[in-house]
Amino acid sequence: MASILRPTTTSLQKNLSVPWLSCPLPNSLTTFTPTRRSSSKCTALFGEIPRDFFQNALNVDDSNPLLPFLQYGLSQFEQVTSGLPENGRWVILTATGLGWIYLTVRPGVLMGAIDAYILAPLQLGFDSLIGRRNLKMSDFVVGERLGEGSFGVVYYGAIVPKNFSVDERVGKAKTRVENDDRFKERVILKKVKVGTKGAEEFGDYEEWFNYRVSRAAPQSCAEFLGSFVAEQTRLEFTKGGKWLVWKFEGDRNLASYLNNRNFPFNLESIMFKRILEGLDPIKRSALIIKQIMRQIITSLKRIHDTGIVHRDIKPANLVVTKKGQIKLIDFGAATDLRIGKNYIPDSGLLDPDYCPPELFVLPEETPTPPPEPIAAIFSPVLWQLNSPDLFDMYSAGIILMQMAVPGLRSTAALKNFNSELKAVGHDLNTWREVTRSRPDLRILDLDSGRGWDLATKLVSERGFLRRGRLSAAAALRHPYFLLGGDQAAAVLSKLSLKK
Ligand SMILES: Nc1ncnc2c1ncn2[C@@H]1O[C@H](COP(=O)(O)OP(=O)(O)OP(=O)(O)O)[C@@H](O)[C@H]1O
Repeated sequence: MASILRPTTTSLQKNLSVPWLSCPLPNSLTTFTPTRRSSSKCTALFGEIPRDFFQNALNVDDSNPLLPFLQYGLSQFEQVTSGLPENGRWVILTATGLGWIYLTVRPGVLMGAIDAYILAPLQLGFDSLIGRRNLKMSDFVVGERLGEGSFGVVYYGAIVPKNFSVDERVGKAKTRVENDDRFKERVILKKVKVGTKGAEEFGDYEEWFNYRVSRAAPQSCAEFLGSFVAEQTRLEFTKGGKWLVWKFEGDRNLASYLNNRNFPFNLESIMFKRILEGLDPIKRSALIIKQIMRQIITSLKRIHDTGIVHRDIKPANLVVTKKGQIKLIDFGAATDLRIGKNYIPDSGLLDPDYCPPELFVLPEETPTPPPEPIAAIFSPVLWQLNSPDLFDMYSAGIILMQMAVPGLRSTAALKNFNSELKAVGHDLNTWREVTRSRPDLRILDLDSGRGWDLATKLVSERGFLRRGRLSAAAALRHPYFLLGGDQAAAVLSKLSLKK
């Protein structure tokens, strides 16, 4: 409320200097005082109520991309309703406000429409201009195989340098791109399996989601370079087979760091660019783990804000970049609940070690989604009733437990933990009392047990109305993250790098 009454220059005023939005500011916006407001009758709607009242009421902060639309809407509204009686204005204003809330509440129908009808075509046009949508198999060399999932095989690779001869490119054997200085631009290539049931569809979804997240949360995911279809069968290529390509983001994922005996210290200088001196090992570990969790949950918040649930959050799907950023990968199982994309009611593609007890993002009885625009209209209701984002938050909680409790880091220990958890109804406090594994919980118990409290609020059954687990936004407001020394250390590391 205080900010409504404050007679300061608001961000709205600053933004009104944008030419296409410019409209005269009522005097009351700059000379407004509580006394004037309480004594004057509201005869000219925007003459008496400062515009940041609407900005606050509708929860549109300065960084919100919808702010210009709100500003424009308000100025248009003033013009259109200038001849109407006061009551009529209020009715129209209330209806418009409710409509606005509906369109902007999660998962964001309005932003979804802007994304689908404006941003996606723009991205397509831009990518086509710079040649990203015309990738060919001859643009890449394929190196060592990195891993294999149910629907795809992942390889190291590189973009073929301009001066590279065709003979070399079509070489007799696989090139070791990892250690070859000629290849400056390294990539990750995923070959969608040919002839495996469901693989083609899976590849199409993964491609769609990568374009979608590259618009919605580019900082949080590996940079997607596009796809191509192999024109001939040669080496790893099979004619007609689809390949997806990403920028190479880093040598290792969180799982490989976690499996190392030196975890979390093996990430210390990557995350903070230095050793955190003057702290005992438990406090150092706690700061590193907190910084990792902060990044994971911030990325989850970004994708959840746009209606996407990843559904396969686990250490192997978190790549650690050289700069210490943690990026989400593998969107093949993701679902976009704004439009019902990749949502099949009774199907879950899950890793049992990280999957929440409810197994599905939405109740099984939720029907197959209708066509996309209709699904979008119903999505706010579906989201508010079911909080599907809490699915990923459970997985994040399991990752926190694994990082903070050394005894839970191995696959066998994690399986045992999961079966113990199941036996106690996924209640971490009960697990702590009954487990025979004698877990070392010192990291979580620091600072009056803030870490433990956060873990209990992530690793839990869903409660009343399918809530009861913290969302990403709520988790970031949890005391565990407030006044986080990890942030101070991260900022210091950036400052010292800039020197
Ligand atoms: N952009 C990238 N940069 C660096 N490494 C990557 C990148 N993308 C994937 N990787 C590495 O490749 C591994 C496999 O990738 P991904 O999970 O997408 O494949 P997958 O076939 O779906 O595997 P799975 O089904 O086992 O999850 C990751 O664990 C990661 O280590």
